[in-house]
Amino acid sequence: MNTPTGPALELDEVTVSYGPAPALENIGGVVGPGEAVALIGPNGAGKSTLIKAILGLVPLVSGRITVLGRTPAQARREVAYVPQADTLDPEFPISVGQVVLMGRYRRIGPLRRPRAADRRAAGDALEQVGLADRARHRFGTLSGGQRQRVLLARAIAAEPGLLLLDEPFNGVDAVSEQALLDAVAVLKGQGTAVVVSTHDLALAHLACEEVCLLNRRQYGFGPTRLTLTPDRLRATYGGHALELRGDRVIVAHS
Ligand SMILES: Nc1ncnc2c1ncn2[C@@H]1O[C@H](COP(=O)(O)OP(=O)(O)OP(=O)(O)O)[C@@H](O)[C@H]1O
Repeated sequence: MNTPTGPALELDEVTVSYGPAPALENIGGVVGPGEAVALIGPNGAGKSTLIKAILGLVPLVSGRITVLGRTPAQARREVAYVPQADTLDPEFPISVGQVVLMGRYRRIGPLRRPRAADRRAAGDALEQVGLADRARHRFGTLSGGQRQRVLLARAIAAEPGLLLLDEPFNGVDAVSEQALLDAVAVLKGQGTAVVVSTHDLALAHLACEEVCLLNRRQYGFGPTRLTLTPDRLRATYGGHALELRGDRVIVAHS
């Protein structure tokens, strides 16, 4: 990975529309190398839309997104994306090792064969998520949480400057959750910036320096402790119920 000198991600008054009404309006914030930001908001808030916009998959109506100093399209090779595990077909006949090796394809280039260094990077990534012994297993035979870890290993193997995670802890057990958190911490230590969309506010407290509160528009973007307040969360979730543990909001029901 080329260590970026400037911000990993800059959102400048980002507005996205699928129809007459915007799905996201005037979203702004900065994420530095090695930092993580949690995108928090109810169903339909626009979290996945923002991730797609950062990937350059949906056009902006106005505003600008800068990824590692470039446009999303220019930076695409440096960005890894881990989709929600349940969006993948578990019947797909491919081994765990092959899934992880796919993370190297953008570096290998079209029609070239993986080299020893690529296989080593894939093996190391699988080890980082605690599944080195599963390399030859069929991807579809793993549990949902393990599949999510394999997809994270694929992203790690890509050595990204920016990692995008869409609801990584949905349906994931405590062991897989810890393995995911550990792997994300290692990536951050290597300078990778992380954007994670989540309903899990404990995750935001544990793993993210910053949060972005979204519900079509932005209800806060800043340091987690200062931004993830009950008042702001209530505003973001339209006054819906919040569960508090100590001074921390653990669940916001949408
Ligand atoms: N391809 C699309 N075409 C039209 N509308 C869309 C499209 N994708 C999303 N939307 C709409 O944009 C809004 C934001 O959706 P998005 O999936 O980004 O929300 P989200 O915060 O990720 O929700 P969830 O937590 O349920 O995954 C919703 O109203 C949704 O219906």
